[in-house]
Amino acid sequence: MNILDKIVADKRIEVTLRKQLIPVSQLEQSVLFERPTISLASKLKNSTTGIIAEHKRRSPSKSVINQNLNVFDVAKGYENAGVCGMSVLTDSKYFGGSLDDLLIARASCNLPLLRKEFIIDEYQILEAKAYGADVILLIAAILTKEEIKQFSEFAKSLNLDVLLEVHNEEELHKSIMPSLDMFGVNNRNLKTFDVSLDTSKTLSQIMPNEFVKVSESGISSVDAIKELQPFGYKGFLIGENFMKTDDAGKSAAKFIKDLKL
Ligand SMILES: O=P(O)(O)OC[C@@H](O)[C@@H](O)c1c[nH]c2ccccc12
Repeated sequence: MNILDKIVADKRIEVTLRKQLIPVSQLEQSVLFERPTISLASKLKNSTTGIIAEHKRRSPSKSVINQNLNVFDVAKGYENAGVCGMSVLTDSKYFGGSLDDLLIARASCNLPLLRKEFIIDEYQILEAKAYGADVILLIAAILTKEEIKQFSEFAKSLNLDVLLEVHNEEELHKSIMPSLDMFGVNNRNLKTFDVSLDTSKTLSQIMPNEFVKVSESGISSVDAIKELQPFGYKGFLIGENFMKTDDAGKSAAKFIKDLKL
């Protein structure tokens, strides 16, 4: 079994248990459920930098990245740096994140927040909303076409933006539908962890222009962004490059300053 299959198998068990602990009616009573959401897609469209900065403590590919930062400082730091949005990993077993991280990020900044999660059930979309997210991620590699349609339409009905992530042509073809806002290309193969920016370049050619294009993972230099911009990318999702430093916000600020030069 590859790592992605393992993550999804664990996630199914986790979601079954969570549903028993906190019923949907309780999620819907969260004060955050009434909060007007902020569109990441529109922010990216109007930005010249397009940085989406991630909070990520560890990952299956790198094990520990940084356990010493706190979400409050990271969120404030990213906001002060001028990023367009923040991504918060909420998977605990493989990434060391939690829904509490999302809640703390929500309380710390006014950025559009992406719930970075392996979504396999509508219940997780309700959780995203109840804990203050503005955007959800859907990963084509773990969903059928019907699920992508069902989950994206459900997210839209809650006023959440949808970022659909693909890694190859087949995933891209099955995913094109009007209920998505952004198309993300993951430069990292989630099954093997190989990283190549060429994935973004190749897939950009067959990606319909009505969606905001986001390049994800393995971006560690301003040059990489300059290389990707001509392929139509407006958003750049960066985690490790900021999180591996002592001050994620400060490194994001320096990065954005260099990008604007
Ligand atoms: O730390 P990086 O290489 O900058 O990558 C960030 C982000 O793209 C990555 O965390 C990611 C992209 N898609 C995912 C899906 C699940 C978990 C994690 C991810």
